[in-house]
Amino acid sequence: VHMTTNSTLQMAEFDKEAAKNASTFAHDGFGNATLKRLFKKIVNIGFAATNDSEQLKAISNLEADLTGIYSKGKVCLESKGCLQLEPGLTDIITNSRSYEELLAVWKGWRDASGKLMRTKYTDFVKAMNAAIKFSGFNDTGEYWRSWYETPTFEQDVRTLFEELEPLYVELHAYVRKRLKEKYGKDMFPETGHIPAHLFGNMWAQQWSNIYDLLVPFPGASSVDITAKMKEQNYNVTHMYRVAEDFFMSIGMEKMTDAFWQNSMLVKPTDRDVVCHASAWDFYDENDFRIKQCTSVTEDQLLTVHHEMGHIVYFQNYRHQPRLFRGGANPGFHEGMADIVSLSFQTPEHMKVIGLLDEVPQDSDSDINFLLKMALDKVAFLPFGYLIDQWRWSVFRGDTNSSNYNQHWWDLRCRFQGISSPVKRTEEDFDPGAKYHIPGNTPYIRYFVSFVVQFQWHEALCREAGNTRPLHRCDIYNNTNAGNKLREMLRMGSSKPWQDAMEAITGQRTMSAKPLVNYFDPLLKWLKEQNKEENTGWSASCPSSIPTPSALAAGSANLFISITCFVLCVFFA
Ligand SMILES: C[C@H](N[C@H](C(=O)O)[C@@H]1CCCN1C(=O)[C@@H](N)CC(=O)O)C(=O)N1CCC[C@H]1C(=O)O
Ligand SMILES: [Zn+2]
Repeated sequence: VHMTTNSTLQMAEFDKEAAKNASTFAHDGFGNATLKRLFKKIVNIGFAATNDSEQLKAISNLEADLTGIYSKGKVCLESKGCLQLEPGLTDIITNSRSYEELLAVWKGWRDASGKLMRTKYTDFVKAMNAAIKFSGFNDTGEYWRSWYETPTFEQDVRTLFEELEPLYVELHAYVRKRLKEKYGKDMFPETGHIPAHLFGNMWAQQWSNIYDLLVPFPGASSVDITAKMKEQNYNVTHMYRVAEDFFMSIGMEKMTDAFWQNSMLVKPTDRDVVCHASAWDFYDENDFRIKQCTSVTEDQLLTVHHEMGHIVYFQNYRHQPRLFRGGANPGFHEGMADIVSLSFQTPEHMKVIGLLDEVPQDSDSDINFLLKMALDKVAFLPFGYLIDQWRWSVFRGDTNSSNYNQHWWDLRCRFQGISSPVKRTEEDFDPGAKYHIPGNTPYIRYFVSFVVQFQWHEALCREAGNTRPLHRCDIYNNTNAGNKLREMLRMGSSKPWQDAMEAITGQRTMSAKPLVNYFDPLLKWLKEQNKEENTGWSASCPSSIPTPSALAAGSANLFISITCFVLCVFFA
């Protein structure tokens, strides 16, 4: 770690002081997450190596400005008034099946968020790169990758992505076919890309919200958790109690009183807050919080489990010295956040908690379930991979304000096989429309998480004596699995992540195999479905953009009115 002994002590001293302050700071409406994050970076010395406090303040202020823009963004639609990202725009993106309405919300959000951040983000990158030099790193991306303590890290994640791409290509081809049936194939570019606003998600990062358009076997059973939750009058508190119950069933501690007192679990009505869900450790071994504008949906119930997974990790390493209270690497923290969702979502578990009446055993229902899981876990892989490909290239200087958006869409078209439904220029700044760019949270951690969580699920299910197929395993109530997981969690970042991985799986490397094995039955079915399809897409973005009839009619009317105007003026 890049620090000498005495600076470690100074840092630890400063940091202990800072941690105490953090909780006072946090009391003013949980506001200054920026400062908290800075403390986290200070732990890793990071930007704090600069003795120029002006630089640190500039970084903190720019991040606050950027997240401020994100939290205030809103889109005004004549049909629905002015809506913020959560819950208004998210509800439309999730539920609307109108190409035009989805397009208005998709474009509107980008105009109200990313587009306003471009200049500040350029300054932000410059300030971070200048500060990080004092830590001996060439750029911020190199500092962020250093947390993985693996010299071949960039190549390792590239290799994992390439191993997983064939599975993604098959899923993409099936989804494209079904969306063409829904929206008409003339709305899709010849290049094989899918317009980015049709996936039930503002960033096309996970697609389970459009599962109803994609059901493989409509006659067989599939689980609509949102409907069941509403039917059973789920409220927000109950969602957190259900998640807490899962963690306690495998032997984890309950949430602390401070958690229930200090968390912000619903959107406040009196002020703008960053609604993007998050989990926070105040490093006093008791004050752990979730900040989430929780609503009663399946998506949100999974996010509750995700955020609480972070809290359980915080709790399990709270005995560690301050500098070791972190994930074995950031991908491990995200993997822990997601791991129980692999059990929680199974039909078996849905029956245990009363959200499903009968556990289906037929193979059609199995494919239905596996497709729904793939819409979250496989669809995500290229997205999780490409965000920091873009950011690392910005930090390196290969991408700058003259080609921010160009490079962003090059990556989106190349890796995700999706394209923009409207023309994009360097007036736009689409990366800024995704929280983690203004929020300055590195993203490759989620790609790492989606790989390692399947390695852990396979190992924990073996430990639990599971005899079902991996995708139907539920570790609920199994303290053997819980004990194995806790062995890793308690390490925090006190050991290299390879030791932590070995504690659970016996291996010391990341591997895509457990994820591929989990989805193997689905891959066979997808290949069958895609026999007539040209799977894949061209590496570069489509040059022309199909416009919906309404929009096309609009531009025709525009053309006529301009012509009349010119003729009238000319002959007047
Ligand atoms: C919804 C979730 N919110 C993040 C998370 O929980 O990771 C928040 C915001 C950024 C970091 N963060 C934290 O809470 C950290 N303090 C946790 C920690 O490291 O201590 C999120 O952003 N997710 C979930 C899946 C994919 C991704 C997305 O939605 O794109
Ligand atoms: Zn997380």
